[in-house]
Amino acid sequence: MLLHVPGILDSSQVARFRQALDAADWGDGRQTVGPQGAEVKHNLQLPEDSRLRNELGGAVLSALAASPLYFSAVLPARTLPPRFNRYEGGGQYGFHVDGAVMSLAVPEGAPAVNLRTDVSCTLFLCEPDEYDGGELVIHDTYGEHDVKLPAGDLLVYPSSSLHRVAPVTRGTRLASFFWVQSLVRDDNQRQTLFELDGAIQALTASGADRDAVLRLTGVYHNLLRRWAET
Ligand SMILES: O=C(O)CCC(=O)C(=O)O
Ligand SMILES: [Fe+2]
Repeated sequence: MLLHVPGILDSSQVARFRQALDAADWGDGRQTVGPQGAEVKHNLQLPEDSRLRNELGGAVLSALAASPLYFSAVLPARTLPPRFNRYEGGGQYGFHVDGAVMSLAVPEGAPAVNLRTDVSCTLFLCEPDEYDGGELVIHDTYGEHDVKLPAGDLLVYPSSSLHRVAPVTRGTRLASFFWVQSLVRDDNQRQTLFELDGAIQALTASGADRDAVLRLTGVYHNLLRRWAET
């Protein structure tokens, strides 16, 4: 499922992010991919251990925690600390599939913690008219989707999808991106729960029969109980 979640950051938060990112030291994006990805990845990223990355990444996680729509769609179990990228001067990231398993940073000597990537997220930090190109192009079973969202908006897409970022031929494209292990691994099951939750919310808001809504809520939780891995 591809989902547009508007307004994860408001305009003042976007302005704060942009000011900090404009003044930041950037590194080569190839530092965080394997040899296959390195062949097609041409962009800049905040270094993994950068203080700014941790600070802004924390602000992204807090903003996500305040979004019921994000929670309902993603059902997050574990989230990799957000990263930040920058494309300009023809920079692009060719077609790739995100790695299936990633490691969370742990203190030295502590056991490794791995995360299965079920859901990929891009949080757009520039307005679409500030740059040419830079569409996030995603292949799924319904074909190809070109996505370019307003600053502060998030795109949620399956980590299993083939995707790329088109060359940025004018201006600069800034984004935050991160991966999530969901409580529900299967994209179709997650989407079913999302649609059911949306319908329950709509029925509740319309003052529908309480007993029927209660029974549907039971169905939601019983499906989640069957499908969730904790
Ligand atoms: O910048 C983006 O929108 C996505 C980046 C991406 O696909 C990746 O880093 O794996
Ligand atoms: Fe990717």
